Amino acid sequence: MIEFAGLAKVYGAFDAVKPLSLTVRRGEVFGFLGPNGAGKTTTIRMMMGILVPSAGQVRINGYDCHGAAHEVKRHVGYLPDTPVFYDYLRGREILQFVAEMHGYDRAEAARRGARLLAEFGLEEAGEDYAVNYSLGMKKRLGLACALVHEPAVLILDEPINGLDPRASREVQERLLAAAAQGTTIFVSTHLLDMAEKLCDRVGIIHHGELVATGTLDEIRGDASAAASLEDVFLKITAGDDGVAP
Ligand SMILES: Nc1ncnc2c1ncn2[C@@H]1O[C@H](COP(=O)(O)OP(=O)(O)OP(=O)(O)O)[C@@H](O)[C@H]1O
Repeated sequence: MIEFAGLAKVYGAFDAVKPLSLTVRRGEVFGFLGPNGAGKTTTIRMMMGILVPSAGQVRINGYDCHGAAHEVKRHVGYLPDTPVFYDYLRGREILQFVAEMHGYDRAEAARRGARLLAEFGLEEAGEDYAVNYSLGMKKRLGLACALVHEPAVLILDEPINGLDPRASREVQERLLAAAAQGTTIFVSTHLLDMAEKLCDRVGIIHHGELVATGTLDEIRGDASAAASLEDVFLKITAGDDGVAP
């Protein structure tokens, strides 16, 4: 379970994230939607203990993401918006390293790494340096790293942004499989198609403020009976980049 209680981030006089209160239930797939600059990455970085909140807090499975960041990482798998890997490690070695950081011994880390390389179609690339991977391969490797300790909660920042349709579908299918196993997923995106396919509930963040929350039907219903999620999104975030409903 993820509990936001007045979580906020200010940069000088600029409110990057306005006090955010929200509960994501265990086993739920929650889509955090918003246009560029809305505050999605800032929120996720506070969830991962990378950024210090200006006010409020967020707790995952009861642990404060700032005060107990180490404990939170045991429960959470995190895919950053742009996964960065050590240039001088091969795909297989990166998974081995991440698994050992989670406390598995060498043999178990190797087993988990090999299984995930196969699961993510990276078996043949396992001995290549990750710096040479395509964006799609990097995202898949990043997701494999996030899953290596079988976390109860996945936090994913734009997991399919920039992927081609095949890679995008593969990642979404893997996420659906994780959700079917009961993993709680908090996923940020501005790709509404993915939100419609994956999410039980969504929240729309705009200029740092959570302006709508609910199931897709509830969100559509708020706007008008025939509205698509895209219609609602464009209506709520109208005025950005000249976009209007
Ligand atoms: N260190 C910083 N100092 C000042 N402003 C910042 C800083 N980091 C982020 N911001 C601003 O905070 C706002 C929210 O940024 P954030 O990266 O969270 O947006 P986002 O929703 O993830 O957008 P995108 O989809 O483009 O990644 C943006 O206006 C950004 O310019």
